[in-house]
Amino acid sequence: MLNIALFGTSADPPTAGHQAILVWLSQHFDRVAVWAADNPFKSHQTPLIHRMTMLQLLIDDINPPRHNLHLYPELSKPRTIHTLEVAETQWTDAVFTLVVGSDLVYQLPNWHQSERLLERVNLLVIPRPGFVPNEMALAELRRRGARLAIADLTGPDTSSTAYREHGDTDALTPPIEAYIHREHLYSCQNASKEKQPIR
Ligand SMILES: Nc1ncnc2c1ncn2[C@@H]1O[C@H](COP(=O)(O)OP(=O)(O)OP(=O)(O)O)[C@@H](O)[C@H]1O
Ligand SMILES: O=C(O)c1ccc[n+]([C@@H]2O[C@H](COP(=O)([O-])O)[C@@H](O)[C@H]2O)c1
Repeated sequence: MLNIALFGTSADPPTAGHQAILVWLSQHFDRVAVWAADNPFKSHQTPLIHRMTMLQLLIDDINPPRHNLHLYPELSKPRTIHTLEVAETQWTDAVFTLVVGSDLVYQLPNWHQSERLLERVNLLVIPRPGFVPNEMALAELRRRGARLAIADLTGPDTSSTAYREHGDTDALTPPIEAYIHREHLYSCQNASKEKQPIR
């Protein structure tokens, strides 16, 4: 049986935090399947094609390359239960682990068919600075059938919002920053340019 980590992200834009998680997952699973998706709870996202391209750039930038880590555009579904259905037809002899950051622990019970989803995957929670997984929220997930583990990795203190809303380029890796500039994505890139001293 293959142990496959399933990691979906809005990737709006993908950050150094996503990259650190991907590296860690590649060291702990036989295969890591990654995709960018439209999140049904979020609006005004950058076109998916750009988010998918940036996610591929983020993966390509990992050194040394991880041969068990790939982007699977066919897994891109707004609802993760539908992603799982595709994964189950693609890999018939696999155990799936859904990977989420600790900020999503509270939201997961509201996902589409969450109990059906939690029945069919293991759940791995990555602690995120500022989002200590609360025992009550974890207990609620277990009550709904989750087989849950907490990763011994804490994601870096970065987020896509920190870039989108505050132009925090520390959240980005250089290839993603270059892509954003080239494609004229995100209004904050103009704000961060305006902060440059005039020569
Ligand atoms: N720094 C991080 N540490 C731990 N988990 C993270 C981190 N960044 C993202 N994640 C997790 O990765 C998945 C995809 O995250 P997402 O693409 O929404 O990034 P985000 O930074 O939370 O974006 P946004 O700020 O737009 O909400 C989610 O499960 C999220 O919890
Ligand atoms: O299945 C759902 O109902 C559902 C609700 C919200 C988010 N998701 C998925 O969760 C993943 C992470 O989303 P995000 O925006 O936190 O990166 C992404 O693959 C989304 O499609 C899934």
